[in-house]
Amino acid sequence: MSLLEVDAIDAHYGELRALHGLDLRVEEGETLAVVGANGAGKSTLLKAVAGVLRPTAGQVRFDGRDVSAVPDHKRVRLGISLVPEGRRIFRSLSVEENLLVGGHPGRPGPWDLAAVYDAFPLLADRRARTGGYLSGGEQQATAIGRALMANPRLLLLDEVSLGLAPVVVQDIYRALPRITARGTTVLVVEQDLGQALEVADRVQCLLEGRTVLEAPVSQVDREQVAAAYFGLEEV
Ligand SMILES: Nc1ncnc2c1ncn2[C@@H]1O[C@H](COP(=O)(O)OP(=O)(O)OP(=O)(O)O)[C@@H](O)[C@H]1O
Repeated sequence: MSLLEVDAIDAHYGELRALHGLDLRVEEGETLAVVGANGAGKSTLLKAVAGVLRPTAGQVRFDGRDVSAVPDHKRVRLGISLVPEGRRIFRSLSVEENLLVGGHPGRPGPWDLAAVYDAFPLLADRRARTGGYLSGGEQQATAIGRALMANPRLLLLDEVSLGLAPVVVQDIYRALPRITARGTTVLVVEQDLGQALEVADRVQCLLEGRTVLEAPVSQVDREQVAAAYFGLEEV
């Protein structure tokens, strides 16, 4: 049994069908990267897993349990935490206050303030700084740290690189091995192919709401993934 099993989900926005019978598996301990161009359905998929959006068909199972009808705040308590696109932190709270909000109400597990500062040393120096005065990278690290404070078994990261300078993106992704080392499984959605292939064990590529490629990163090269990404050939 996989930690996360997504079976044949459809998602709609009104008449628009954003996901077409999509399947996905995430094994405990692995990092899966879901890649795809703008509008491929990546964020919709993450929202369906987090419970922010209700699929119109199919099933989401977490740790063997059908969570399709479980609302998002209850999924957090089961161990699914989403870092949404756009780094939505509390701008009037300090870094540390933001983190503490994430830890309430707490699930038991390896994540606490010290563990987050260990994963993101840049936050330790900024712990008293107000959210609104942080750089984009610091805000992103705070958003991820806040999600970790809930002690997720599965951390969902949506486009953490969006709008950040490459060097800052590298800083953020450098924390990923420290996150998985504590036993947290990661599902990352990423438009930046290079970054995704660098951090993930497995990659799943979406095109117009369907999977066009799924493979261990060690068994594909960048050109194959890029071809699938742009829909250039049948893979
Ligand atoms: N709130 C919404 N209302 C209507 N259509 C939406 C909404 N959100 C997404 N869509 C549409 O659903 C499809 C999938 O969008 P989604 O955001 O999941 O793609 P994505 O792969 O995450 O792309 P991006 O990288 O641009 O976020 C697109 O056609 C998009 O325009």
